[in-house]
Amino acid sequence: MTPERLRPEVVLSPAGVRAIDARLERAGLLDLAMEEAGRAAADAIQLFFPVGQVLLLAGSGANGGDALVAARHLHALGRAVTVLALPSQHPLTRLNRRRLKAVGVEVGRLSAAPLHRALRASQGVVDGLLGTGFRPPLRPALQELVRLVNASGQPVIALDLPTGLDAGSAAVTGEPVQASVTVTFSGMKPALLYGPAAHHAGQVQLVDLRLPPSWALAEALATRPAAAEVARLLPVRFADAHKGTAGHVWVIGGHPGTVGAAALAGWAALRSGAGLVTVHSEAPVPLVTPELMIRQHVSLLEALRDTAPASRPQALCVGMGLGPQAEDTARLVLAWQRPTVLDADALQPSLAGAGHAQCIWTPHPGEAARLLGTDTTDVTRDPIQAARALQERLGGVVILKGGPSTIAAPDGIRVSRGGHPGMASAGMGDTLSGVLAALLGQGLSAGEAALAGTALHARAGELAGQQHGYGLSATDVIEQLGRAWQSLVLADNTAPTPKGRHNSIEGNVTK
Ligand SMILES: NC(=O)C1=CN([C@@H]2O[C@H](COP(=O)(O)OP(=O)(O)OC[C@H]3O[C@@H](n4cnc5c(N)ncnc54)[C@H](OP(=O)(O)O)[C@@H]3O)[C@@H](O)[C@H]2O)[C@@H](O)CC1
Ligand SMILES: Nc1ncnc2c1ncn2[C@@H]1O[C@H](COP(=O)(O)OP(=O)(O)O)[C@@H](O)[C@H]1O
Repeated sequence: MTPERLRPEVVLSPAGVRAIDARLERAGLLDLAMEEAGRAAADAIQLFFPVGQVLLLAGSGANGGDALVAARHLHALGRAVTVLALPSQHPLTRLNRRRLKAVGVEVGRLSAAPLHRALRASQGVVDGLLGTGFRPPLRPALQELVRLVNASGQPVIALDLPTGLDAGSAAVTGEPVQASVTVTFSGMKPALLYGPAAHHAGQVQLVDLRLPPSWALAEALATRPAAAEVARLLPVRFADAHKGTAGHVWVIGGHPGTVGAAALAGWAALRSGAGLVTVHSEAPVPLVTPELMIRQHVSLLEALRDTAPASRPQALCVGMGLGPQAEDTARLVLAWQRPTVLDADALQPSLAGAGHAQCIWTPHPGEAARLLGTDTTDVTRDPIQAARALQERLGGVVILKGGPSTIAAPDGIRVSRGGHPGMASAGMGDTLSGVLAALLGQGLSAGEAALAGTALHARAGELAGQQHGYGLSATDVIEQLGRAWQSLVLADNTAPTPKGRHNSIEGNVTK
């Protein structure tokens, strides 16, 4: 069994939640799961709304049942609650309504007028109107209630997900509830991970309903690695390491006007532990740091064609600012069958089929749309599906970049959260390419490098964001890569110490 610290967080679609509910029902456990969800919701309400009258809104399905259970627990804790509910045919929701009445809490009928009055008398609202059973668009009667809640300006805790969000989609239709906190059950939902839908969720707290972990894993659309899993992927270096054992990375990029892209990738590779980094370009690449080796060629393609197999590097990244010759260049180096990161201008639909298992393709949503022959909005509406489609088309591993990034590999989809909104600035993708190539050069597989590299890049962005806020530049992130590495490794403080790890961080610099 996977130890708790290595257990990934799952991402569930509405169909996945229904499948889990069906298993719970067959096992006679659905009532207990609703009780657990409502109790956890009450704990979160106590934490976020510690004082004042709480207004709980219960819809007609199981989401409403969760709110009724939460109301009972809050009442037992001595909190003043007002409960307004829609009529329900759901057996457990009806049962929990009877239980609530049995402990002395009245349940009012939910409509616009009583909601308006109750909102004036309360200090916080619990949204248990609709969860994963919602099918857009929101019907007008419920839309009116949602508008009243939003217009009240009261803080809202949403149960499972804000009413009006389609759990499986990042898109928004109509006006969903604007929550300040969402307590979600069993697993994350795409709508809580990806904007614009996620902008309505506020702070998200995931509650484990204490089901057998394999049930949620069997239904997972994607998983999010635990911090300890990422920590264990980062290379461990023995004290006698030297530059020849830390991998030689080639960066192939740069074109007049965009040479900085190649320089950033090279610098990021050095700061991610590459032993040697050479930048190959036809343009004069700035020597951003003297440790970088720069090779300027009259003809990049000819120079690469003449490279003997023995002098090819352990890993490459190709495409950053490379311009029109990116496609031919990428095709040529892909034939070398070396671990390769493809970015920016090398992300061409015509390269589908030219890749191999040790490739990492790193499109942002605009590049992903070009590769798939679709619109950017199709990609951002369902990034998990888009990443899967790209991986099937291109092979290897695909990182669909963003906040969060979605990693598609032949063995499944992973979601890499973290990072900082200040990372929405030029050169951040070039930096990621350098990080990934350095990890490939140190012996990680494409899947491992994608997972560890996106986490390292995101952590460095968080650290740099603490200093620079939204005015973050790619060089700020590169400078934090060393600290980020350390902080990720420390996240796995319970790991058995591999030989050499004890001094691998402090003594990480090759002599
Ligand atoms: N394993 C877990 O994670 C567990 C999850 N649990 C909880 O179960 C929740 C899912 O419950 P659910 O399936 O009963 O659906 P739910 O969200 O309450 O909505 C159903 C109602 O919505 C209505 N409706 C639909 N579309 C609409 C529209 N456009 N506009 C207006 N109304 C619309 C629809 O009406 P109908 O179409 O039937 O007329 C129906 O009455 C989940 O989110 C979590 O909170 C826990 O209790 C236990 C373990
Ligand atoms: N809001 C954000 N939160 C977290 N990471 C972000 C955010 N915005 C951008 N990033 C990260 O920054 C990088 C941007 O890549 P890209 O758009 O290719 O930049 P460029 O082409 O300028 O180098 C990606 O790795 C992405 O995940």
